[in-house]
Amino acid sequence: MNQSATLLEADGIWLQFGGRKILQSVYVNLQVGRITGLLGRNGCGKSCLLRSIMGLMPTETQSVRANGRYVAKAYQQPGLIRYLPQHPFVPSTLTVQAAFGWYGVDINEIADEYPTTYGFRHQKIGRLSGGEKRLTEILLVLKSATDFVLLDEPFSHLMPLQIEQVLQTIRQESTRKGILLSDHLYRHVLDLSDSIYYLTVGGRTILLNAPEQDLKDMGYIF
Ligand SMILES: Nc1ncnc2c1ncn2[C@@H]1O[C@H](COP(=O)(O)OP(=O)(O)OP(=O)(O)O)[C@@H](O)[C@H]1O
Repeated sequence: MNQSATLLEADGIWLQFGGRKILQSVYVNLQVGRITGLLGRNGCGKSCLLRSIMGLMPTETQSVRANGRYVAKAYQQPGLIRYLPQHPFVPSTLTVQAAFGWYGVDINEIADEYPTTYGFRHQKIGRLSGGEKRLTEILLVLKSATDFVLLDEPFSHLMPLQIEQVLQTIRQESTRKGILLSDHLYRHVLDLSDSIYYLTVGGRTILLNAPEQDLKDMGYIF
């Protein structure tokens, strides 16, 4: 896809494993300029949903559309969408700088905001600590030239200062991207997001009207 998109919709997503229904007719939409939160209990299917949107999951049915145009395998269109999975994905033999090159991002872009990561630019990814690696991967995805970004638990492994910085970067990048953010640090998700989906056990998305109260009612928080 060459034209940039402003609306990404995923609907009719059905996924089951061995007869166990994980996602049932799920609908989500993302818009450039907005941050959309995704919350739900452990094991309810949030990561499966993100992988389904990317076209990485063997769903029974699904429709992903960019500005109304059907997208078969979103992962094949990095200019449309980038995805931060829960687990490390950058080959450990690459240097930080090479990883940025792989994602088409000029590493000098992060020199001022993230001097520590910049300082590691000649280091191999496999030599970084868990938090340093996570931060590198988050920046690769967030700084990419893409319309939409899916973030699966971006705050895991990060220390509080890094979380604050990443929150700021997510905010900045959301002015020109549509971002889906899923993380159990729900306060950050609530603070950042323009709208919140809750994925129920049983695999349906609910758009929350009064997020804090709704999350209590659904037993996600006290
Ligand atoms: N390839 C697979 N085969 C069988 N079951 C799977 C597979 N992948 C995921 N599951 C199951 O699907 C369910 C949803 O998993 P998923 O990782 O999407 O949950 P989640 O909402 O992201 O959970 P958490 O908040 O704990 O990260 C889980 O019960 C998981 O065990």
